[in-house]
Amino acid sequence: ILHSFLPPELRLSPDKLSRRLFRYFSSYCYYDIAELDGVSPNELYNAVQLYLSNTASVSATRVSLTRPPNSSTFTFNLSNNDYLYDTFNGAAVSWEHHVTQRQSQSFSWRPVSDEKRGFTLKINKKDKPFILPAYLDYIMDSAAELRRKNKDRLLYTNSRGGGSIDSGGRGWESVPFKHPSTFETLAMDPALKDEIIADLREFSEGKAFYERTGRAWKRGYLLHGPPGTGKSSMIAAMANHLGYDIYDLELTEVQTNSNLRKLLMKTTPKSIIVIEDIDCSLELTNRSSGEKKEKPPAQKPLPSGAAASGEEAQVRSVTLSGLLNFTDGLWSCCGNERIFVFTTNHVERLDPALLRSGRMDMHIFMGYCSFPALKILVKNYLGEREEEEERVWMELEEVLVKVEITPADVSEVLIKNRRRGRRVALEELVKVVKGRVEERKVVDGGEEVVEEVKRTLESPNDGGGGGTEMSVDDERLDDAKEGKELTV
Ligand SMILES: Nc1ncnc2c1ncn2[C@@H]1O[C@H](COP(=O)(O)OP(=O)(O)OP(=O)(O)O)[C@@H](O)[C@H]1O
Repeated sequence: ILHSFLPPELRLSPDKLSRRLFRYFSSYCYYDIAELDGVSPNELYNAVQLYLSNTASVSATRVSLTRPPNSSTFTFNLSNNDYLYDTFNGAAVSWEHHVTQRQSQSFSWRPVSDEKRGFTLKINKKDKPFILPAYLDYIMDSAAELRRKNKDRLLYTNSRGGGSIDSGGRGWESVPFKHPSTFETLAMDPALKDEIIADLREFSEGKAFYERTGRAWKRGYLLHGPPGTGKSSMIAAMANHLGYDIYDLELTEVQTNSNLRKLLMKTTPKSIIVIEDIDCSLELTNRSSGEKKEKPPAQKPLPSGAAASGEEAQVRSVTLSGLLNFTDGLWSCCGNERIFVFTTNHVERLDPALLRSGRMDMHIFMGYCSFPALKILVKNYLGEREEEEERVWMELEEVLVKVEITPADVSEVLIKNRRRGRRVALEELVKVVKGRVEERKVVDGGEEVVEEVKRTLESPNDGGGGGTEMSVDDERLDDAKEGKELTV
């Protein structure tokens, strides 16, 4: 009635007034928890959603059920504008999930959904002092625990392989992550493995420590070693052990330092941010070694609209300092409990700035297959050791020290032969390892010949030293080392 009498500019006032009066006399208080806090995801919203969809004490008459692709569990969510009821410390509370259409689409680097989502928590005013903020802390902790227990972790990627990520690789696309690698199946030195597990445990339980010492709650691991020694398997084992999600950052898809920062801002806590083969992604060669710098890999062109625009025009590619800021700068602390993992096959090529402690807290060398590692692989693929295998194990232990063979190579031999029976598979393994020893002898022999030829060529010739035209170029010497033909 008021609306029909009042001019438009005064219409809102009675509305506001009536709402204020309602709130004043109501025996409840209301807390709105929006999905987005400005443009960043609101951690509390995600925690509430997870908590409500997995908590048995919650009751409702109508919920929507979903099962994500490749997942083995159902989750239920509140249907739009419906209620869920919960109790905490004897107090009853209700949750409403509301979804409204966004009014205007202001410009944002984030692909903003058309819908605006949020939860409203309704609490009796008299209960408020007893349950807040303890109830919200409880929800955050429960959600964290659920994430940890939940086997369906997510792998986020900014690579545009799927094609649906926003231009410039500035967003993350998620897929369910189900990698079977665990610390139990990981073949490596048991002492180092225990050290890593202890370090991870200390980190994940270290909230109080990081708060007390004023340090950002993050940790960096550098995994280095030859290809096929288990660096990727180690990352999967870490994620499975801690129950964290993985963000697989493809640096060549990121065009500017500011895009890199935006990607960081969109990661969630309790996650591992991985940059694989860091030496191949950026120009990160060792500045102090005087090595010739490699050309950085071509980065993807900027989206046409961004070509001349201010910020992006100034900074056109991800630089070492951009990466250091990513892991170490103030922005990297906007969110807790994150682990950075870099991998490389060539640690000597990395800039010392990237390696210094505080940035990469632990350098883990994933080496060739040792005897203890081999025992784990055999157990993984062929089962427990049997008694009458003493001879073959002794033989393996003896030859393994003479050769460099990766766990990936050992795995391949075992996989190939496991159907032929355990005994045959082990004998095949001995054969392959012995074969490598022989190959090595040939290579070592070749190297000796090469050295001899070099010495002969370098020695002064009939007193003058300059009369001979003969030369062996380095490329051919390399060929010779690899056992190829040597031509002088
Ligand atoms: N240490 C290991 N323990 C168990 N399995 C391993 C190990 N190393 C390698 N493997 C096996 O070899 C395969 C390849 O290993 P992985 O991709 O983890 O090696 P990587 O060091 O990351 O290699 P790259 O440097 O080429 O990426 C794995 O799928 C796994 O089956």
